[in-house]
Amino acid sequence: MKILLTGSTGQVGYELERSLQGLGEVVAVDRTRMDLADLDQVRDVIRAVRPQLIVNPAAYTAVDKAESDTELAYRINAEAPAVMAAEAKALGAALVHYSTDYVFSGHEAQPRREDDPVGPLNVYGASKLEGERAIAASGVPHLIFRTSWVYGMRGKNFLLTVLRLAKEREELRIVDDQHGAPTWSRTIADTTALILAQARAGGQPWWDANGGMYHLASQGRTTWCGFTQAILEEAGIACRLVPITTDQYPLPAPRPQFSALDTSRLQERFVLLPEWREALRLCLG
Ligand SMILES: NC(=O)C1=CN([C@@H]2O[C@H](COP(=O)(O)OP(=O)(O)OC[C@H]3O[C@@H](n4cnc5c(N)ncnc54)[C@H](OP(=O)(O)O)[C@@H]3O)[C@@H](O)[C@H]2O)C=CC1
Ligand SMILES: Cc1cn([C@H]2C[C@H](O)[C@@H](COP(=O)(O)OP(=O)(O)O[C@H]3O[C@@H](C)C(=O)[C@@H](O)[C@H]3O)O2)c(=O)[nH]c1=O
Repeated sequence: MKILLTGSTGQVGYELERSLQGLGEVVAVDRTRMDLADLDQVRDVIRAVRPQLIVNPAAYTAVDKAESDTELAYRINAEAPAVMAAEAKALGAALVHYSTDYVFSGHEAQPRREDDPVGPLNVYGASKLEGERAIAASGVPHLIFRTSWVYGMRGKNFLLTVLRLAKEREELRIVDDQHGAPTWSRTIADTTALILAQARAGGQPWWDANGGMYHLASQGRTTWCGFTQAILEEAGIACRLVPITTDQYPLPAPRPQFSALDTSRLQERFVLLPEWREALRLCLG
């Protein structure tokens, strides 16, 4: 199988480049080869590569910047996936795409299921939602994995931010009233590869009556402050930690207060993912 992988410099893309190797020939493209802001280039590269599967972890992920850089966020997170879906459909290929817990408003304190009502609070979440909808409407065979609070040992993420700040500061002040599930980039990539391998071995289509959408996140939940405490403990770093409220840490983009994802659909059909704390231990180990 020939796989076109986007965003190979990102947290998830980097891991996917390794995890997908067993599935076929992986053609990994970064921004210099395929700029998602250039929709003609997206089309041209897909037509030149002629993949049987497109895996698209590339995205505009700067949540605060997206509030003022709206047009570019929508081009990359909504329009480019729509082009990928149309091109994949024309080639008879399938599309694997990633989305976010930030499509939810976070007003309900219950883990969200795939078909629960959405209501993004910020531009990033709204642009990702539009990308999901464009893919679903295109009729291309697809899988969309919504994940949350992605971290790993490379790229820009909360884990690395905390490790850096803990060295620079005497105390960390971290919001303790936003709830979600930190998810290791490697878990996402390995689970994607496992699901694709299972689907191929079983001869099943990758999408079904549920519409190809799965929540793919660690089990359990915490707050950003709880995540920070776990990072400090697992890394053996002593640093004072002060829980604060969202109001005490104003940012351009509002975040959902409760965005833990219910992963039972993934669990019933494919696999049970590890607890977030266990995955963090493995990542830092
Ligand atoms: N990070 C998170 O906390 C979460 C992420 N997600 C979703 O998971 C997926 C993977 O995210 P993650 O790996 O963390 O993201 P990263 O921010 O780590 O990586 C984003 C990738 O997209 C690429 N990219 C951005 N703009 C363009 C562009 N114009 N053209 C081509 N490539 C571009 C980046 O390239 P470059 O290195 O050149 O900038 C990078 O490779 C995304 O769909 C994201 O929305 C979902 C929930 C949480
Ligand atoms: C650095 C820092 C952050 N915070 C807060 C701000 C924010 O509410 C929370 C998370 O911070 P960040 O801005 O790093 O995380 P954020 O960019 O909101 O992370 C999100 O990224 C996108 C791409 C997603 O899809 C989401 O799932 C989620 O992972 O922590 C503090 O309270 N103190 C601090 O010192």
